[in-house]
Amino acid sequence: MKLAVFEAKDVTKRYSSGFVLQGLDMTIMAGDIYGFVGENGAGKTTLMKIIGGLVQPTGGEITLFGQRGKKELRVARRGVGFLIEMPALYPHMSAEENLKFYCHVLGIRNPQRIDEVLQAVALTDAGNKKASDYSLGMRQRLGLAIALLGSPQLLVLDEPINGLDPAGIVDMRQILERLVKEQGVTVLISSHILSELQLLATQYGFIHKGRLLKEISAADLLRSAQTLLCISTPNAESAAALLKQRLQIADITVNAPGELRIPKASVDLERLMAVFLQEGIPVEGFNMSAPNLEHYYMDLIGGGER
Ligand SMILES: Nc1ncnc2c1ncn2[C@@H]1O[C@H](COP(=O)(O)OP(=O)(O)OP(=O)(O)O)[C@@H](O)[C@H]1O
Repeated sequence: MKLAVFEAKDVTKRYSSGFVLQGLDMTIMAGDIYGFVGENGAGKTTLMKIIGGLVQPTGGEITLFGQRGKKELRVARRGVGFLIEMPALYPHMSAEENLKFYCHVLGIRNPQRIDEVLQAVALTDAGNKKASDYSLGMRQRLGLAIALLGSPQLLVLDEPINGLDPAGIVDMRQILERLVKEQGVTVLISSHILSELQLLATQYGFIHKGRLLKEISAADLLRSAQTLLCISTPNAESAAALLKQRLQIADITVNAPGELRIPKASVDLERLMAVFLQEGIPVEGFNMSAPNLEHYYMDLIGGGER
């Protein structure tokens, strides 16, 4: 049976400027890669900082590895590795020296650990290189190595692929997949790159304006998301209004300027084409989009209304 690694119950965070988290409930099960999805300012980093004890919630309760008291949480946090924002690195020192420094800070006495984490993030060959000579992708991997030093059971990663080039993104994905598979690590990861998150996550939590709207497994998301017809037409707004009226379907949306989206299941394709021809609506492009995370998310938060 899977165990909950982290639980949030009715968690609230309020600053003088207002609520950042409002009655948030969330559960991360062992072995999952939990994709944390939400708009800028939704509250993702705040929740991650609450897990790390860097921010105190105004209300509610969190449980980490089954522990919930203040003292117990402090001990439980030793089982969590964090990569929140850019890791603080000494640029003139090598990766190994940076790791040595963090071993000292964290009280890790096993010198083997440095080689192990460098290997885990595929930096063994660059261990002697100065951090200032690292690419952004390498710096993020070194940040991940630091987060791994304490052999965590849970990794909390705040936008670890932000700003990375395509190769850097693939490297990070493969490293995380290996950590989960070979070391049984559970991962909480936020990212705005939904197409990439979809390749990685086994579970999702959608946060919007400080509230957790939904948690769903990757498999259930794919089952419940719809196949969409995406049609490019110059005057999408008026075409949508016309099609709604003619076909009696409410569920036609303008996804982007010049693009209509229609759930495939809601329309007879032949009839749809006939209406396009009869009304003289120009079609500049047509494709069928498989169910995906981005569409699911946009539907969940109500299309463009953010
Ligand atoms: N110390 C603080 N004092 C006041 N407001 C804060 C503080 N820290 C964060 N906030 C506000 O809380 C809200 C949520 O911020 P948070 O960083 O958690 O969002 P996020 O979902 O991680 O966004 P992003 O995707 O942009 O990183 C924002 O409106 C932010 O301005």
